[in-house]
Amino acid sequence: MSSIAPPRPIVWTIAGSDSGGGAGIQADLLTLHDFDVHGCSVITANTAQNTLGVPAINAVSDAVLQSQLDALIADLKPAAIKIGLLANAGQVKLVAKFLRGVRAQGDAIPVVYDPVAVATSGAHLTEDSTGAAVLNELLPLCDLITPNGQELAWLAQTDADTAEAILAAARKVRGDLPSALLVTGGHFEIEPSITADLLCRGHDDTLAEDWLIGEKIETENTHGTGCTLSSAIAALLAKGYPLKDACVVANAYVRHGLRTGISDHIGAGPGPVGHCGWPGQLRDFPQILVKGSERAKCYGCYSPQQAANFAAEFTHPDSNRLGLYPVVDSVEWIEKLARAGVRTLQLRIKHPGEDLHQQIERAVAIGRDYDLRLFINDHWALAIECGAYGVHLGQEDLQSADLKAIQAAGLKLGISTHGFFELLYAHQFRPSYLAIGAIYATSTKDMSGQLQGPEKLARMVALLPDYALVAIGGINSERAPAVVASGVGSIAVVTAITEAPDYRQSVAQLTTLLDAQ
Ligand SMILES: Cc1ncc(COP(=O)(O)OP(=O)(O)O)c(N)n1
Ligand SMILES: Cc1nc(C(=O)O)sc1CCOP(=O)(O)O
Ligand SMILES: [Mg+2]
Repeated sequence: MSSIAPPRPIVWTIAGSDSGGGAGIQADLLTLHDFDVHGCSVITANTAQNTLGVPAINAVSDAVLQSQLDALIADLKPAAIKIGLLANAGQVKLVAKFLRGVRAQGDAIPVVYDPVAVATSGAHLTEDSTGAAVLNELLPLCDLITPNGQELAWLAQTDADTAEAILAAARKVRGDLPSALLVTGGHFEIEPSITADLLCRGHDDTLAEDWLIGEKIETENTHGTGCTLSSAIAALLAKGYPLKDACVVANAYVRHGLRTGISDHIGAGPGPVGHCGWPGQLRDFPQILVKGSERAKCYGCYSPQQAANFAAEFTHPDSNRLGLYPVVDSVEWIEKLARAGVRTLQLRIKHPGEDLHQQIERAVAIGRDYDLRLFINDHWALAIECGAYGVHLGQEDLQSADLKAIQAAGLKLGISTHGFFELLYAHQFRPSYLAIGAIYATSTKDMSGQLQGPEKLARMVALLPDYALVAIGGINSERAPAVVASGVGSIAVVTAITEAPDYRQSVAQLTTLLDAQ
């Protein structure tokens, strides 16, 4: 029986052609190809460019622009749209009207807008009247806007060259808009030899402003970085990545292209950024700034309250392969599973009674008797008091738990992550292990919108080869082979053990699968 591969998602790029082949439509299509989506193009301007400058813009007429949009929507519906150069206010209005029409059909297609107003070379690429049309008509329709520092200043009509000024300008541009904003940092320097992008999303209680930091890559070949970044984000959104994950993976893709892209010279000026496939090395991924770290002081987001609790570099477990890791809600289960030969266990009590302290104490005693790696979920203060082997915390707990106390007491720390962004954030704490979930849908907990699947798991495992990593969520004996194939050294399970007809058999099956790796 022949199997037919599912169709690749379609992504449109509405942008200018770069005759020099380094930016615009040309960079976009190379990027979309690298992320295995089908790229369609809507050309807004036929720019005459080389590596030295932009002699002409040559905007297409409204009729030419409209005809391309009409042809595509009739047959090649997009899963995401990237918008780059719009050469004049008329084009902005036309594209905005088109997007409103698509929205009116009920299609929620993510739109990423890279406001290409100022090229890396410093050349201005749009007419002066374009700014107002962008602000009033286009931005309200975008899911993400990706200006560089100069474009942010253009949109906000203010300076944007220090951390505080960039934060203020980003807040001004976003106002009440639903769009997220990713300010790219290639044109400003907050710390010497460091580049920093600012990702702002949500509002009020959900507002998140995160700096994505990386060492500056010394290269002249930076032409097309903004186009490449925004089309990589669009490709990842089309593949179903959450926005924050799409942003960090796209950031790594660009950094990878800058670092390894092109060493030979193309043209007499700055050459194009490279397009080098999926970024597979941690060094290319940004660090997510932790607001309790000393470094946050440079970026206008230092939190003394978080600094009081912040700690990094927790002790390593005795092995990076923690094996089968059942997560259970009673001391009875801890004892039964210890007797069945399990070495790594978690006590996860979600509805504690008055005997919580006693239960943790008993679990810890069993842990000592059986030489277990016993982690206590959530209740870190009791875990310290009772001398547990370790603590498991979720991302939200990292704001409030006293990590300094956990570290000082010598406890190991495991942290939950759901996607690339959280993985990179948790890595800043250098915990004893990182948990990656939810791999599959699970009846134990609502993990909708946070499913990773075995393919992403494999990419994450490849990124952190020297770490203790744990996969969790919906894993059972049937699914375990695909999980184990990722190379992950540990599988955490709830129902595959607690609801198994024969838990000992389940333990044996899962252990055999992990040991065969
Ligand atoms: C090994 C492992 N991974 C993830 C989790 C989930 O922890 P958390 O995010 O704190 O959520 P709750 O378990 O508290 O609901 C875990 N417990 N163990
Ligand atoms: C407790 C928990 N945390 C998850 C995460 O992804 O962080 S998934 C999960 C539930 C795991 O239960 P089961 O093995 O029955 O699917
Ligand atoms: Mg928890």
